[in-house]
Amino acid sequence: QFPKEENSLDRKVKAFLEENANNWRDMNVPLSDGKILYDLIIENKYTQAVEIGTSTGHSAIWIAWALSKTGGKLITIEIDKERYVQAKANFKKAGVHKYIDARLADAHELVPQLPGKYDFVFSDADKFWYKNYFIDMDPKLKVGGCFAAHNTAMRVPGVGDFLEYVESLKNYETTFARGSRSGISISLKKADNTKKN
Ligand SMILES: C[S@@+](CC[C@H](N)C(=O)[O-])C[C@H]1O[C@@H](n2cnc3c(N)ncnc32)[C@H](O)[C@@H]1O
Repeated sequence: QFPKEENSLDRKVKAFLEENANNWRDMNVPLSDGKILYDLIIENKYTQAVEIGTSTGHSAIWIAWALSKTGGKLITIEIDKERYVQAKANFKKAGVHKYIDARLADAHELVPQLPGKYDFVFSDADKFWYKNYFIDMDPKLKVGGCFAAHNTAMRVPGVGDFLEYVESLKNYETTFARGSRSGISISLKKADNTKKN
């Protein structure tokens, strides 16, 4: 399940994740989904990542761990102060804090203001806003980058609209990660907006 350890950071992150494997209580992704995100970043050599919905930091730790290998950095956004504080403490304990810029903010406001460009987005906050997050991130997403969204297997308001929208776009190819019970959609940007052509 865990990536091969190559250095002292790997040992530190792995030890933290193993020790806390059963302690995630704040809507965090399961460990197997964390590994899916890790692999996605490593395989595509992504370096400029944004996460919407930090909670206490499980997925961010996996993402940052991968970015420690690709030479990248993550901006992660959380609206709840307690979870944000806990996440920051977890990033330190796991040893990945220097790869993470954690923001306490309402993503509805911050996402449109992000300066861009990015090549990896993980959307895991309020599902009813997924389509809006996508529309706001699209111009900031590089060709070759991807917008991944969590819980796409959930029948909750917003997820269906989001999927219908991304699947209708000709310049994106949307697939679903194999092995995720919650569902992770992966929308790969193949070209810039083709509407004008
Ligand atoms: C499913 S949890 C994220 C789990 C996290 N990705 C992990 O695996 O550890 C969703 C989080 O999004 C946050 N959230 C909801 N609406 C938000 C908003 N408008 N802006 C920022 N964060 C938001 C919630 O407070 C919650 O902590």
